[in-house]
Amino acid sequence: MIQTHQICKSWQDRTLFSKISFTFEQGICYGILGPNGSGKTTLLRCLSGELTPDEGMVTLIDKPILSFSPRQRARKIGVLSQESFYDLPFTVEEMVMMGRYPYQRRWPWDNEIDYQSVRAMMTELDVESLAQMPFSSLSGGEKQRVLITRLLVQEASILLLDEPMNHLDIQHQIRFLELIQEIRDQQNMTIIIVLHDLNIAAQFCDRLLFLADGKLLATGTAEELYTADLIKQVYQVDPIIVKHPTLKVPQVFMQLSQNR
Ligand SMILES: Nc1ncnc2c1ncn2[C@@H]1O[C@H](COP(=O)(O)OP(=O)(O)OP(=O)(O)O)[C@@H](O)[C@H]1O
Repeated sequence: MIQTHQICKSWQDRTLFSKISFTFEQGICYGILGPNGSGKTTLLRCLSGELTPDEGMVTLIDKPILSFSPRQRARKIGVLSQESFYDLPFTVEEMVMMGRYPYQRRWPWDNEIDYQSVRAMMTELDVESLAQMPFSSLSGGEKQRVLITRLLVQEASILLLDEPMNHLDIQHQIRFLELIQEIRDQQNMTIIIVLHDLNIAAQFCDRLLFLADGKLLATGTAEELYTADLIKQVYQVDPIIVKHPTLKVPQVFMQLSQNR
């Protein structure tokens, strides 16, 4: 369980969000939604302990997040950030092996359990054929799949995912979402995922949080939140909201202005 207690964060003179109190329960998948610049990534970075709120506190299992060492945090919280596209001189396999760092204490660093975990997850994410290639030579989508593989071998019980499907084609988007869902169900993981796609969020997440206007504007299920009024308030657009033909969750469509 990870909790925010009245957290506030500003950047330069602008308040990104203030007084956010929320409990992220174990085993639930949360989607964080909101317009560009509303503070979604900043909230995620506060949850991981990478940023400290200006006011308030984040706790993990009722203890301040910063009371955990980086290695302890990494065993509990896995992060896939948007800024992971650095070009370090490592092979794909070496990049994935870095995900095992929280479990490696003495030389030789990598043991058979680490290799088994790395190989199994590379097969699952369809990156085993890239194993010996330099990470820097991959396409954007391939890099993203390698970084997702690295995240999953970390075996954290809370995943913080910042727009994880950027760069993925639709086949790999669906494989990724199904894999995360399967692992979540097996391991009772908490998933907190920043998304721009309201339709994927409605299908994938149990609960949604809308960040807008410097606050946590609304929380609930897609059924509760996807109203024309709220979508217009958050994004200043007039949506068309329908039910998904088979899943029956609300889906949001946009239409371009006809007056062009
Ligand atoms: N460390 C930082 N350096 C530069 N700008 C920052 C920093 N932290 C926050 N900001 C600013 O805070 C605002 C919110 O950024 P953040 O990335 O949290 O928003 P977001 O909701 O994730 O946006 P997007 O949907 O565009 O990814 C932006 O205007 C950003 O420029």
